[in-house]
Amino acid sequence: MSEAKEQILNLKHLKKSYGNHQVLRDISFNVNKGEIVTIIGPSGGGKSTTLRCINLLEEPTGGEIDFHGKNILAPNFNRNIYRAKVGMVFQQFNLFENKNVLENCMVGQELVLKRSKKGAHDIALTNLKTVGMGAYINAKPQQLSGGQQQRVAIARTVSMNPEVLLFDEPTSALDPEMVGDVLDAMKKLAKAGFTMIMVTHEMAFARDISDEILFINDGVIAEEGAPEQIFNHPKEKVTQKFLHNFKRNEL
Ligand SMILES: Nc1ncnc2c1ncn2[C@@H]1O[C@H](COP(=O)(O)OP(=O)(O)OP(=O)(O)O)[C@@H](O)[C@H]1O
Repeated sequence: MSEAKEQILNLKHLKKSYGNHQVLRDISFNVNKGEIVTIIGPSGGGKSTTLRCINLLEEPTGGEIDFHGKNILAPNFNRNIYRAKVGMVFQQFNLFENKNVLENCMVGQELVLKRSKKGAHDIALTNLKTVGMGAYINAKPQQLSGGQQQRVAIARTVSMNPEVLLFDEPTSALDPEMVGDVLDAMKKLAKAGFTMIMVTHEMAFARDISDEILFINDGVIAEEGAPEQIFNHPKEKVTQKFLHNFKRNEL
């Protein structure tokens, strides 16, 4: 008998417009605990906007986002509690330049979660070790490579104890030789059971770790399915064309 899956997020007919420009036309999908959902698709299709609506950096203009069955867009929903449960890693690392690696991973825990210095320190150290940055705790961001800074940013986000991790093209700003270490860190988190939604152009990686692939084009999910199906047997013409361009050099 298969175990019942715990649903964490459920997007229902999500819409987002900027003025007359409807960027998200109808996005519906759900994410269960421990699942890795990857969003792929052509530039401008609405991938980042979908993530930014999920963590409320953007206000959706229609539809519903349920978190554990409750609509986060409802007027009486406590958004601050929700925001603390959704961690996001951006393309840019945005570390505090005047703080060292360890402090970067502690400050949010102390200020927002009210953890003690000792508690925040221990959690930060554990997560920095997970992403392979345990030997750099006293370094300042400017002493680190982009890939190292991004791994610190990941450890910082994880240290906030989120229920869902969002990654918006976390390797796009990196030199190619830095990408592997960041992907390895993400893979470790996936293996540790984190629930993750990521936007990436790293197709081989997406195929390797995802449970579900969403192909977003022109504000809708044009195709979705298991990696094997999407990458090896895409049904839609738009998906086929998009993946064909990657296949030549990546897959
Ligand atoms: N703040 C904004 N104001 C107006 N238009 C916006 C804003 N943010 C995004 N857009 C537009 O929304 C569309 C979708 O953008 P989005 O960044 O979600 O695409 P994407 O699929 O993530 O693309 P890419 O792979 O290039 O990052 C684009 O046409 C973009 O110009």
